[in-house]
Amino acid sequence: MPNNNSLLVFRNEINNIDEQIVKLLAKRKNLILQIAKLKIESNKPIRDMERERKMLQELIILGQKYQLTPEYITRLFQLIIEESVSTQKKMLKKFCVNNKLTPTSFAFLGPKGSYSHIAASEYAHRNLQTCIIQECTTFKEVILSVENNESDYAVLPIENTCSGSINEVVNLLKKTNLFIIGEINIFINHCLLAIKNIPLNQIQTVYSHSQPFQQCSNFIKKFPEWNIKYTTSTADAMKKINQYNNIYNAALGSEIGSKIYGLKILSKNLANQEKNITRFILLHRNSISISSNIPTKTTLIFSTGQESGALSEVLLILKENKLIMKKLTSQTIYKNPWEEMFYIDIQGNISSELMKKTLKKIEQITKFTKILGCYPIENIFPKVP
Ligand SMILES: O=C(O)C(=O)C[C@]1(C(=O)O)C=C[C@@H](O)C=C1
Repeated sequence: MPNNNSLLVFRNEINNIDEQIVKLLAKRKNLILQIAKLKIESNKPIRDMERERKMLQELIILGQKYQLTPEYITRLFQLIIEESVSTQKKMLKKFCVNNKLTPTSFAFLGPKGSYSHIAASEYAHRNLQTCIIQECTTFKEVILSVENNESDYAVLPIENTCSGSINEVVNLLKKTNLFIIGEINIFINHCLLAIKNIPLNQIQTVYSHSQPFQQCSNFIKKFPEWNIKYTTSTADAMKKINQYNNIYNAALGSEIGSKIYGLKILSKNLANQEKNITRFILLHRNSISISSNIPTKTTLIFSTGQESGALSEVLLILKENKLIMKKLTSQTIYKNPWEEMFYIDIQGNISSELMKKTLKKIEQITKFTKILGCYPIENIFPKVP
């Protein structure tokens, strides 16, 4: 039986420590409110995953010096950060209600300055929404962010006029339970950026996402001596150039990105085609219904066996019903070479009797059909800068 006196002494000391912890947490919360105010004024995202990662890493190392396990420290600070994010979200919501703004968070392939970021900002601007940005490192993470209710919209590139369909995104659409609710076309003006203005023949390594290298292949071919390094996005490439601080490095990126990352433009308009446009789709957890007087398109994916003519039967159904196909792309299914998957945009409203009848017929003759959404056709084409 412990000595009652010493137990009381220890408990009193614990009470004092717990009181200090509560006061420190209250102090931390006040700082979080200041940070939230700064972020609202500068339209910065609430979550900074890099900051959280580094902070937890340092706290785990510190905890280990005092024999506190990484699991304990992680659980404790994840709870503290969760509360901090929730506090900031509440403050943002209140700000938006008071200012009659609709707070809308967009998840995209980051970091900021990527073309996906530009697409999200432009879409939010056109729809009078305050754009809260959630930078992701993969397309899959973009989708999960919305599926897990961390963001409202997923912004994903679906095709480019130079490099065609972005198959990785098309593949993800087959599995997600999100719906396409909108689209936006962004003029892609790829630039070659570096930390200093140097002649192109002095550049040694160029960083970017695989898409810009495909879209600017004619330009890249002029410099066979360049080392090519792939990154998760154009903004990731610009961020790396900025961090590496090596004058012989360059990135394929955007003019907006050069301002964000303080880079010089060595060359611009580098795409093989003059009008290099990427179409982005916006996905949400719920589908939308559009009035019949707005031009819409309905997107679906379907897979057929490799029976000859399987696809042409589908196209015949569209023809018979006088429906216009706006896009068709196909790809073999991974580990399933005898089956093909098709992504198709049909001009028309899913709620029309004609579309319902047509989709029913397509479902009857295909192995798998999934309707991805019905949404307004974007009739605003990007202004050439
Ligand atoms: O430092 C910030 O930007 C914060 O918002 C604070 C905080 C935190 O609680 O430490 C919360 C959310 C962020 O993702 C990162 C850190």
